[in-house]
Amino acid sequence: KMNNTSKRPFTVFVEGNIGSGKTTFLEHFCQFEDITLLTEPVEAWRNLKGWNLLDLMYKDPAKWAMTFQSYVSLTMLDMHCKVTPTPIKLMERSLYSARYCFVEQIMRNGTLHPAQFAVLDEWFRFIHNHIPIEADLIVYLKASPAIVHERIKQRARSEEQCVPLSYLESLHKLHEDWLIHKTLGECPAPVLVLDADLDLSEITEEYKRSEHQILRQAVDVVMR
Ligand SMILES: Cc1cc2cn([C@H]3C[C@H](O)[C@@H](CO)O3)c(=O)nc2[nH]1
Repeated sequence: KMNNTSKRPFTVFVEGNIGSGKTTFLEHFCQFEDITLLTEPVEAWRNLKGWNLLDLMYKDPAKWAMTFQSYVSLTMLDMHCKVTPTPIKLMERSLYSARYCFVEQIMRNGTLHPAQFAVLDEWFRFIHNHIPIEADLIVYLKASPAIVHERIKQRARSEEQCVPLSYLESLHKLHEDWLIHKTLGECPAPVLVLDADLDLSEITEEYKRSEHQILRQAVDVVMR
């Protein structure tokens, strides 16, 4: 057990396309007492005072994408601000992927009006400049669009069944530009890339690799 004398925990963003296996990856770390897991609050997005914003967004993106992304960003900020009792904090996605992957995507494909994009961008800039949302490591679950498209069908989350391969391809490219090519926005921490095309049986080795990286780096940071 590591005692966390420094204020901020060793913070890891787990990033990747829809269906890349983030939730499964995070579940692997349930076993560690030194790690707090913050998974994406999809259930909150599916039921805000009775409104399923996720479904509204997928059914009528032009009308609901702004509202949905605005609420997603609030729930992400809540996760960034959560004080955790453990020396390590793993978050599923972040305000960075909100801005550079999802909001960027719907601005580029014309779903968001430029004025709506400008408002979401101003919120991101203000938060980024005034509220600590740092990370020490990004674990990028890199997956092929065709593979995640298949998984989304198998997972059968009802709201996502209409997501076309083209949407997943452009989302993949934005993740690559942000995390690998570093040509899009700010990449806030070193990136550990995992091969998320591997299926469940094979991916345990990849988890083990990330586990050592996370725990070793966390020990360095926490013990500093
Ligand atoms: C930060 C962020 C997460 C996120 C998820 N989503 C969608 C993709 C999936 O269908 C579902 C759960 O991740 O929500 C989105 O449209 N915009 C998002 N922005």
